[in-house]
Amino acid sequence: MNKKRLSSLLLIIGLIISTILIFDLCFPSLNLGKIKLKYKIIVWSMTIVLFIYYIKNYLKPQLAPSVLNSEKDNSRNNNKPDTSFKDVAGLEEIKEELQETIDFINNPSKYKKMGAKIPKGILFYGPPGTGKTLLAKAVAGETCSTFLYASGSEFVEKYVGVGAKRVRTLFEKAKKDAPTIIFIDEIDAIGTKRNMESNNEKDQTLNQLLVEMDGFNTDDTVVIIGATNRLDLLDEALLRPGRFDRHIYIGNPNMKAREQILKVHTKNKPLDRTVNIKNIAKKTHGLSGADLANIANEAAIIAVRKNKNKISIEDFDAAIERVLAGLEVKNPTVLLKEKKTVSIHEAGHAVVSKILETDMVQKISIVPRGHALGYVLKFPDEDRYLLTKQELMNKISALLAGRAAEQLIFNEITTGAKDDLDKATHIAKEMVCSYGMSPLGQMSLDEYHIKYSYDIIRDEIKKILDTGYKNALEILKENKNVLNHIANILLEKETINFDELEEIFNLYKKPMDYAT
Ligand SMILES: Nc1ncnc2c1ncn2[C@@H]1O[C@H](COP(=O)(O)OP(=O)(O)OP(=O)(O)O)[C@@H](O)[C@H]1O
Ligand SMILES: [Zn+2]
Repeated sequence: MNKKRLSSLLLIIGLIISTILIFDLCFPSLNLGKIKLKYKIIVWSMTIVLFIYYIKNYLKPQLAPSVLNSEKDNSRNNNKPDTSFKDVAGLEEIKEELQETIDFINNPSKYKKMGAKIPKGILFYGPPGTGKTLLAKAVAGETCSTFLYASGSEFVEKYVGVGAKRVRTLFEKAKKDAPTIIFIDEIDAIGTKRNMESNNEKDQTLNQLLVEMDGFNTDDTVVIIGATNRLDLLDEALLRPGRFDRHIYIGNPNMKAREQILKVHTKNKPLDRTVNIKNIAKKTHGLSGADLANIANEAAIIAVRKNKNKISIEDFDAAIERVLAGLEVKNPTVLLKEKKTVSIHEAGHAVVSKILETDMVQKISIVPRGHALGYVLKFPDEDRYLLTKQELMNKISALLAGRAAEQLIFNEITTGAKDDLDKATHIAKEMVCSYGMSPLGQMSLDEYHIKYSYDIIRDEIKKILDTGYKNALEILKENKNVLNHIANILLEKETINFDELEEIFNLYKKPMDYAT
């Protein structure tokens, strides 16, 4: 029986006996047994003490993050996780880098002898869903450490002092159960630069975290792993030596890593012979580990829905589409006129992408998904790390081709290009301000420059976008037949896949040169 149950039982017994004794005192005629007053007082006092103990220990308001109150394990707060590096696919260099920390925790005396200090804080940063939590758990698993999960937002409270108290409690527990890995997800929720906004409660919480990190000595084998999507927002005090001084970037996986992640997540799933994991990895450029895990699971669900006993490549394709483009809208009420516009718009993207060879167009569709009325699924042929100025210009043309096609065919433009404009403008801005690819010269411009030279910068961005748009329009004019052909098939069939698209292009094949 655990302590809480035992105390509850004793308290209930105490309360029952005390009540009987009170009755005995008030109604002597009941003759409940002639118990001396001094014994009654002893029983009452003991019950009162037990009552206070119970309230203090078990009924106090929740003053600590969920992890500290949980008596039972659950998957996230699993105190001793059995996750190991084997469960983390790819990320080889990162695992290697963490090997040293693992060795520190497993053999502290080896390092202490040499006077080396255990690294206290490690910061994982990068886009969401890339395995930061998984990796932290694996470090705990590899070292048989206690894993304490807390999310930065759990410390943020209205009342001053509550967050700080939670931080204190978290570290107390960590020291008690050492060796411990404390994982603080979304650390930016408490760790943003203190001068950015004055928030007394948040400042106190952050200060407490700094105090705790400075406070524990190297005999406590406690390692804190923080995770954030925004390293740039963090207070410098948090990043100083002795605190979170190791920064590890965890980005989206490359093709090989995607293949490995897919393998991990399809390990226990029956796949039929049509499934080639390598090809799926090729088609999922830019997706995170969490997206890939999601695709593997979605594919299995789709196969079950179809009453199949194995998962096929079609199930994977449907899952990829669902994850990339959102849920298919059933019975959409799109007007025929709008459908025509969407067909021309999407066909425009496909034609220009194909001719400028920006990305491989896998599928075009005018079946609404999520917020989009239509979409073009495209993936780069391979992982790219360097892009030339020409390639960026081509990307802009492909993005603006939807609007250009509307202009060309209907002599009218619609609101459907909002997303495309956002993306194209972003690329053009980066070309001017970050990559030094405009007549302004080889320089990178920060927010300060942008604010004070806004007109000049905007002119350069506009010139790039105008050139890209003009190029798209020209390509579409010269290929108006293909554009109409694709749009008509889209109207009729709603989707066109890679092979069908290739066939249409082959019908109109001619040598071309469209350099801007
Ligand atoms: N490298 C990987 N190997 C295997 N699975 C992975 C990998 N990366 C991500 N995953 C899968 O994605 C899920 C989510 O990853 P995780 O929660 O660790 O991401 P995160 O970076 O902490 O995300 P967030 O920043 O949103 O908190 C994992 O539970 C796992 O299933
Ligand atoms: Zn578009």
